[in-house]
Amino acid sequence: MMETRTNPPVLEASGIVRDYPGAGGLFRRARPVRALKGISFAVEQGRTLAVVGESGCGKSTLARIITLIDPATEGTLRIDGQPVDIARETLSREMRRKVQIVFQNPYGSLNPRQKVGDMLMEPLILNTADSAAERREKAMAMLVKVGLGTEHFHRYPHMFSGGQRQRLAIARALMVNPRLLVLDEPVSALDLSVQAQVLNLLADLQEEFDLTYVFISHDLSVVRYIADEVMVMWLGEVVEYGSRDALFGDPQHDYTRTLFAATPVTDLAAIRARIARRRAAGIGTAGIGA
Ligand SMILES: Nc1ncnc2c1ncn2[C@@H]1O[C@H](COP(=O)(O)OP(=O)(O)OP(=O)(O)O)[C@@H](O)[C@H]1O
Repeated sequence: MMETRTNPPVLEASGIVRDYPGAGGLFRRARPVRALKGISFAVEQGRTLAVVGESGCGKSTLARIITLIDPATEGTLRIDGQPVDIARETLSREMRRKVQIVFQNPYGSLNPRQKVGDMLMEPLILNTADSAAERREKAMAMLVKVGLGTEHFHRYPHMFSGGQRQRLAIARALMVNPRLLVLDEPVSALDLSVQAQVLNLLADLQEEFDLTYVFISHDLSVVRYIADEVMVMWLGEVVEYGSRDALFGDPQHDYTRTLFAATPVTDLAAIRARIARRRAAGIGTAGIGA
């Protein structure tokens, strides 16, 4: 009988610890703050892992480690099966290209003095041997992919609405064909109707490019809508980790139950079903102006 082999997960974290130097006092030795206490998880290609927890649980710290901005104090991180925790200084451009991040605040993360087209083409100069014409063509195509238009190429970020700016941030992240997108509260700053449109766009792009998402959010309605798996964090530890349906249907841990009880969860399943029907009928869901 032939053995069935599965691909390694796109992202695999094992025993991730992160210490920050503590603030000592006059008579006290500074003790480090352990922001992550040994976190392990894996995300397969094309899947979305949501990371939830209250402020201070370590979500942003984890995001910075996954996106190779900060090193872990201990533990192993693998991207496409390759360990990235050793010899971090020599991390290849190729490894960095594979993981891109979209932040919560599209106002803060876009350079106000850079035209949209230049912003999109910039990563191609660093990461590819594309000609100027090819870069321009790819940037134009990406604008259309994220539900904007080629006429936006020469505009500045301030000329866009909040939802459109987040579409721009997503477009920029996708220019270098990443494997993994870390989305750090990507819709928290947006109005509810615009949130749904950006989430639909993310779902469409995930399907089209077979992208893997780590979606950081404190909003359980959004998590229920977008996640395949959910990891609940509390004070630097994972207290619950499983499929979305299991977690929302039957939360096991006291902290998860408290979190759910404290937050009203809007059932976005109806919208999800509508998207599925539109997809089945061959109607796109991304090009809704936000
Ligand atoms: N640069 C730092 N120096 C010292 N301690 C830090 C630093 N960054 C984070 N911490 C501490 O690490 C813990 C986790 O912080 P982190 O920002 O990762 O949490 P979070 O869940 O993302 O919270 P928030 O949603 O408020 O950003 C907190 O106790 C925080 O005070």
